[in-house]
Amino acid sequence: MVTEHDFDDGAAAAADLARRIEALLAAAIAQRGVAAIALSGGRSPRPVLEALSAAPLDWGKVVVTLVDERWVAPDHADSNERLLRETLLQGAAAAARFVPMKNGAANAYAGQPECEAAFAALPWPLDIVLLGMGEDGHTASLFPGAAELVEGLSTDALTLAVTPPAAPHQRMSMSAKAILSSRHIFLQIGGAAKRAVYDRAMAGGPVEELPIRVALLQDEVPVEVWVST
Ligand SMILES: O=C(O)[C@H](O)[C@@H](O)[C@H](O)[C@H](O)COP(=O)(O)O
Repeated sequence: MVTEHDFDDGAAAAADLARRIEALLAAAIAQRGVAAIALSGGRSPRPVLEALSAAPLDWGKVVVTLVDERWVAPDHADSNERLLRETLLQGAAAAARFVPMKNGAANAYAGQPECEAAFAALPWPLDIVLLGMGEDGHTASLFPGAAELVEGLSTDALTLAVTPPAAPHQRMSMSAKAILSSRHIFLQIGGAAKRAVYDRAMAGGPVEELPIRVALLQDEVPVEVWVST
């Protein structure tokens, strides 16, 4: 159920991905009067978010949230919320309803119940979950070697707090169950190193080794992957 879109350059991949997201959001609005998307942070999605921001959608009917968030203030340089506010949620797209993962709790563990309640109130199923992937095979904040990985892969909750083994900041992450409760899973990866990890993930093996496998090696939700090398 994985469809791959291959591009030589990242800008062309990002433009194509933004067009695909726009089309699905427009179709969802037409079908059910609302569209919902969970987006990744990090570096890769920036050009996608900038392109999508200019899309002529009925933005007041779009609900936007995150796949994962670093537990930092929303104006911190590492905040995924900040990334979204600076890129996607500009101009007409500022009318979208943004549901943050970060709340006022002192740490991600204390903030998880409030985040869970906010996620439970989203219009499920989400139309799109846009994932990224790290070179260690993590996706969202499902990190290999994290104490919370098994929980993230098995919990019935939609969200969980995570301490990454080798990356800064506590995180809030969508669980595997939440990711697999969407209508479409999109994955964006760029560069030869990530391509190699992706190929290894697709070849099969334990999810705990490369957590991106939880999205790639399943038959419940169609997956599209934008690859640029
Ligand atoms: O907030 C985050 O860290 C992410 O959502 C994370 O899962 C990201 O998608 C990958 O780490 C890839 O990040 P890059 O695009 O920066 O390589």
